[in-house]
This record gives sequence, structure tokens and C-alpha cells, in this order.
Amino acid sequence: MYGWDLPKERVVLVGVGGQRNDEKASPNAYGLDDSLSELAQLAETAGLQVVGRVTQRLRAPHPGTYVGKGKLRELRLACGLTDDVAEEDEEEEAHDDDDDDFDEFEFQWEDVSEDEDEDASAPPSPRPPAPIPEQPHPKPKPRVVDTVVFDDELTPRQNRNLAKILDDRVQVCDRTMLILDIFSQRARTAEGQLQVEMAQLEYQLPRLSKMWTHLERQAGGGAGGGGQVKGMGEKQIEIDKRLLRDRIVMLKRKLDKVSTHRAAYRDRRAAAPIPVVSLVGYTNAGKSTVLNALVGAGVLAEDKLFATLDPTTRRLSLPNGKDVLLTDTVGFIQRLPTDLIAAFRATLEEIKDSTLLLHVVDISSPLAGAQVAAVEAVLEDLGALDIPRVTVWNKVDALTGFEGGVVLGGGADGGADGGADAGSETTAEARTREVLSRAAKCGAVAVSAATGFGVDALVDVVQSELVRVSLTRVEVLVPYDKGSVLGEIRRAGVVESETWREDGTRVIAHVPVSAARRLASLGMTAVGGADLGADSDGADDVVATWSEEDEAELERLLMEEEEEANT
Ligand SMILES: Nc1nc2c(ncn2[C@@H]2O[C@H](COP(=O)(O)OP(=O)(O)OP(=O)(O)O)[C@@H](O)[C@H]2O)c(=O)[nH]1
Ligand SMILES: [Mg+2]
Repeated sequence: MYGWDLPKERVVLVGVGGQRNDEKASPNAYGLDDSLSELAQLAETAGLQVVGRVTQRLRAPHPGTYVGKGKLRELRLACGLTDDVAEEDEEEEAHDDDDDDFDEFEFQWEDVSEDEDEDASAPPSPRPPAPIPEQPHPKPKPRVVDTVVFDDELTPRQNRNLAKILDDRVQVCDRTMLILDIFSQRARTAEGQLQVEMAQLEYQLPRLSKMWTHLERQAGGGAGGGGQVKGMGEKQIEIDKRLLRDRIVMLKRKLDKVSTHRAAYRDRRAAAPIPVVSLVGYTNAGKSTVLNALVGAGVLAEDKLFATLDPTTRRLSLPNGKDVLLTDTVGFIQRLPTDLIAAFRATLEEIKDSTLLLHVVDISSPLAGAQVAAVEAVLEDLGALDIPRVTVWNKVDALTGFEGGVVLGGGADGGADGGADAGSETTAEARTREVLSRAAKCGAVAVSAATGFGVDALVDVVQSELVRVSLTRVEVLVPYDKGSVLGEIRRAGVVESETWREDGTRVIAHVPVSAARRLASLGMTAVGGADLGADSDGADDVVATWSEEDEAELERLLMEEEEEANT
């Protein structure tokens, strides 16, 4: 363990956006303040200390410098750099109308609680104190700032300009770099580490080359003897780019190997037909906590973004005695860096092979709607939107007035109130009822993974969903005097064709295995189709039997994979 007592890097956050939270077009979108708060959470997760925020209302980030000119001055002040923005940057085009784009300057020091003597022992700032800023800008106190973090992925050009504007003394970082940094701190398996490094290199490559191009142009632009410097610059770009590319090729090769192995494992797993249920959702929604509540596993759950990076699989036994594999996955976030999705594609592919997805939503978050939309966007990107999905409203205990959730409906304790009617319900009961009915309307299951509320109901839903999605194709002959059976087939399944014959209706349909069994037990003649299992146990044999040998095989495979990953 290192670094826990080192001073934290101090950062200022910068965000732009068209709308503030209070005037958002839709409650299902991240406003400027929401997004910056999330960025602050990301910064804290990465181990940084947020000391200030700068926001600007702009329809879109300034193409050259992310924020406008006036705001840059403010930012330099905030960083304790002198007021004057050096000389006009050659790449900053004339944007005379810049300052008309925004109507509001805002800088805000974070309320950082720190003891006095920490301040006293802090090294003296190497930077000159900030001059008194001109009005109407606020007057920030000079303060040491190590890094400025921008709330979007900066283009190579913005990156370069901003580094210059901050005198190359205060570091420039952006949302993507921050997420990549968290991922690299958290990746545990060899595969995860390879994937993150790959994403980081892909991110650096265009920026590196552009940076050198910039130097090269500078050198070449000078009158006279620039030639030699230019030549060196060119050579350096080539070397650096080649090194990066070589490393990327090497990483790709390694990742391909891992993914071939994974595919082989998946194939073998598919051969043992045990359904895979994957937990997906926004980061910090409570996926790992739900997994723990379902299987009692000690999976790390933390109030941190991206606590889980490497997929964890556990076995869950359903009430009907069948098992499923439950997989916890990396959380999603709005504007997930594309390089990262690409690098993690192999891991995310697992989601695509699931029989069922449990989409865990932190329903206590005011941003639940926006987070659901963000998750659905990633699922669409992965081609996983058509996998059957159960929406799980988690953290219902954290809804105001919920008070831990009173379990309703059990008639057994109904008498305790002495025949209480709905009118004399407690607030908590009313709240529970309201949450449950809202969830039901949205086709969601309300749970609190923290208190265990609703977890049994969730298990039941998982079981019945698996039954529902495990349709089997049957061809049966329904005698005319058993018309109700026809109705039942239509209700429970999907009818492919119906033909009327002398002896009854010939139906080809896809029905749940349990319904197929019932048809067989009713003495309906099965014409081909799935094996309706004359075996006597009669249970809904949704999941093929999972034997001891299968178990041992899986364990062996998992271990093999882990060992491979560690070499
Ligand atoms: N109040 C409350 N808090 C919860 C509940 N479930 C999870 N949490 C908390 O929410 C935080 C995040 O939980 P995790 O299970 O780590 O969330 P996750 O979705 O796995 O997060 P990542 O792995 O970071 O994507 C933790 O501090 C949990 O204790 C719940 O039902 N109620
Ligand atoms: Mg997790």
C-alpha cells in the first residue's frame, strides 16, 4: 500500500452545458450541475481532491479551448497563474462572438474541510500570487491547483491549447482520462489490465502525434535554422508513434488470445445448459450488493464509481431447485469513452450471451431516468437490447418516507392493527404500497439489496422469467371438445400455425416447457416438437440438470481461466 498518506492532488473541474439542472428539457438528461457532480465523484474515486469548479453556459464546448476566453482568464486565476493569458495562441481562431455565447461566469471554491496545520505544513506555492482580478469576475484566493479536469473528452487540439494556456504547469486532464485512470487503478485481472492499457494507448496515440506536429510546426516556422530541429522532431514522432503502435499490436495479440479462450469457455458453458443471468446497470446502482443479497457472496460493494471491473460469476439456486449463473459486470456511465467500450468489448460480450438481464436501477437517485437511458444506450451499442430484461428498482429503502419498507400483503399480520383499514395506514405502509404499485406499473421489481426487502420476490421473478423465456416448440392436436386448451396455448405461448382437421385443431406453437408438459399430461397427442419429457418428476424442468461433474468442470474452467489470466 502506498500513497494513502501522500497529499492528494488538487483539481479544479470545468464543465460546459446548455442547460442548468433547474431548466433541463427533460428529467431524463444530465444537466450541467449533475454532470459536474458526477465528475467530482469520479475525481474522488480516482483519489483526487476537488478544490473548485468552473462552469460556463455554452451550447457546445469551444472547439479550440473548450471554454471561452474570459473563462480561461478565470481558470488561470483559479489555478494561481497570472492574469494575462500569455500571447494569443496561434491555433485559437478569432472567435469574436465567443463571449456572446455565454451569459454567465461562475467560479466556486469547493468547501474543502482541512485542518489548519495541514495548510501550514503545505509547501509554499511556487506560483506568483494572483493579481486582483478585474471586475465583474469574482475574486478567487490564490491556491495551489495541480490539475484541471474538463467534463468531456477533449480533442487533441483543445488539449494542446489548454496545456499552453495553463503554462504547461497545471496539468490538463479530461473525463475520459479520469475514467481510464480509475479503470487502470482498479483492474485486477491480467485481462482487465490489458484492456485498460489498450484504451489508454489508443487515447494517447492521436494526441501524441498531434503534439509533435505542433512542435514541429513551431520549429519549422521560425526563420532560418529551424531545419535541424524539425528533422529531430519528425524523427521523434516516428519513434514514439512506432513504439505506441508496436505496443498496441502486442496488446491486441494478447487480448485476442484471452478472448479465444473465453469463447471456448463460453462454448463449453453453453454445452452445459445452465442459464446465465447478468446484472447490468449504471455504476453505483447496487449491482454487486444485489448479487450479494441474492447469493450471499462476498463481492466487493462500495460507494465508489466502478467498484467492480472484472466480471464475477456466482451460482444461484432457484426455489424450483434449478441453478443459474449470476454475473456481476462493470457499471455503465453516461458518455462512456468509446475506446474503453472497444477495449472492454470482450468482457461486455458476455452480457450478450446471457439468457436474462437484470437491469439494476438506483431508484433513489433523482437521475434514475437519465441513468436508465444511458444504460440502454450502451446495451443497444452492444446489441443486447433484445435479451429479455427485468428492471430492478434498487435502494427503495432510501426513498423518503419509506422507513425501511414495510412488507405488505401478508394477511397473517393483518389482525394486529385490530382491523385497520386503508385509511389508517402508516406513512411507511402507504409509501411501500405506492412504491410497489409504481414499480408494478413500470414492470419493475422493487427491492432494497441493503435491507433484503423484495429480494425473495426478485428471485421468484427471475425464476418465472426464465420459465417464460424458455419456450419450446410443440405440435399438438387439440380435440374440438377441448377448446379451452387452445385458448391456453394462445395465452401462454406464440402460435405459429393452426390447421383444422377432422379430429381437431393441429397447432404448432412455442410454449413454456411447463405448458408443454401439461399438454402431454392432458393426453394431447404431441406431434414432433420438443421432448415433452415423459419423465415422472413433472417439475418445470427449465434448467437442465446440473450435476456434480458439471460443477467440477465449471470450477476447473474458472480456475484455468484465472491462472491463464495471471500468467
Ligand atoms: N441505501 C441503500 N444503499 C445501497 C443499496 N444497495 C447498494 N447500496 C449502496 O450503494 C453503493 C454502491 O453499491 P455497489 O453494489 O457497489 O454498486 P455497483 O452497481 O456494483 O457499483 P459499481 O461496481 O461501482 O458499478 C454502496 O455503498 C452500497 O452500500 C440499497 O438497497 N439501499
Ligand atoms: Mg459493483
